[in-house]
Order: sequence, then C-alpha cells, then structure tokens
Amino acid sequence: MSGPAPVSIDIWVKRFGAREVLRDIALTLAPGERVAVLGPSGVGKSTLLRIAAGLDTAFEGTVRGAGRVAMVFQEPTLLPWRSARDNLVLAARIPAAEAEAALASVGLAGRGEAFPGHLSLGQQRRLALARALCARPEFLVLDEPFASLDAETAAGMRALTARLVAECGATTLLVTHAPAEAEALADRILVMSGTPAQLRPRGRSSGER
Ligand SMILES: Nc1ncnc2c1ncn2[C@@H]1O[C@H](COP(=O)(O)OP(=O)(O)OP(=O)(O)O)[C@@H](O)[C@H]1O
Repeated sequence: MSGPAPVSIDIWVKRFGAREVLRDIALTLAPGERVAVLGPSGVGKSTLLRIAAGLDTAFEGTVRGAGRVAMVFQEPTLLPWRSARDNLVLAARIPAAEAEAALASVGLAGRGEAFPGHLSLGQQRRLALARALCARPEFLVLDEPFASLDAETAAGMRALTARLVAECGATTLLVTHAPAEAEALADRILVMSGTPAQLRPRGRSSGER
C-alpha cells in the first residue's frame, strides 16, 4: 500500500448521443477531502458522479486514484427480499455481528430482521449509507442521499452522515441541489452550471445559497 492518493477526475467531454452534457471538467480531491457539487436538476450532476464512481466509462477523459469506491444512489437500491442485516452482509461480505453494529451506527439497532419495504424512506436511506460504509471505501460518492425526505428527517440524516463520513475518513464527492447539505458535509463547494455543464467554485455574491 502506498497511502491514500488524490482522486483526479478529468472529463474532456461527455455526450449522450449528439448532446454534450459535460465539458472541460477537471476536479481533484485531496485524500480525505469532502467536496460537494451544487447545481440545478438536469444539469449533469448524476452523470459526473457515475463517471467518478466508474459506473459510466463512455466519456472522453480519465478518472484516477479512486481506489475502492462506494456509492449511495438517489434511490436506496436495496435488495427487497433480503433483511436489512442481509443487505449489509451480502453487499459488503461481512459477518452478521458486524452488520448489526453497522445498523446500530445508523440508528437501526434491532431492525436487522426488517425487510426494506417495511422501513421508512429515511430508514432505507440510512441502511444504504451503512451498506456503503461497510465496504470501507477510499472514495465515497453520494448522489443526493437526502432527496425527498421531510425537513426534520433530512436534517437528522445530514448530521448523521457528516459524523459517519468524518469518522470513515474516505475522500467524498457529494452532489445535491440543497446548499445546507453541501455546507453540512463538505470542505469545498463547487457549482455546476451551463450547457454543456462546467464546474466552478461557489461564489459569495452571486446569490448561490
Ligand atoms: N442515459 C441517458 N441518456 C440520455 N440522456 C441522459 C441520460 N442520463 C442523463 N441524461 C441527460 O443528461 C442530462 C444530465 O442528467 P443528470 O441526471 O446528470 O442531471 P442531474 O443534475 O443529476 O439532475 P437531478 O438533480 O435531477 O438528478 C439531463 O439532461 C438528462 O436528461
């Protein structure tokens, strides 16, 4: 092992058909750095994340240094016919006792037998977060993990995620359209805008809150 590496995402161009969605994106995350990308719906945030996580390789550019990646999707994407515990055991190949501890760490102690469909959306999101963290990622990618939660639940999730992400120490890339999420979780905030979309640091005076 040579120690943690920066994650470098260079996208010269990403197209869907003839349409350019992303162009000239150069983003380097220092080891352990947490970067949030803010931007309106449809601008290309999820596309950037899928490329960063290695799920989309149909682009011109490179992604380097990502190492072991875990992604939390907008939808929890759990195995519906497996218990909460088995969702962790199967995905991360960990013993049941470790899965129980992970459930407790996201406030799901005692819910190991529950099927995802019997959990609230907020609980499913926490289970999906636990699953990602159980993989002991070097690079954690979060795609609007708090979308469609009520304000109180989202605030609880933000605090929990901020604590767990800090504890796990993974280099983290988060996309959201909620500035409060970006501020709670990130060391650095970037804004994605334009067609094709580009990234720039968040300005202080442009009304981007
Ligand atoms: N598989 C695909 N094929 C064609 N077009 C796509 C595909 N995936 C995304 N797009 C288009 O690319 C653009 C960027 O989509 P993307 O999902 O990255 O946006 P986003 O910023 O994540 O939006 P949201 O905040 O609503 O999730 C959109 O115009 C979308 O319609």
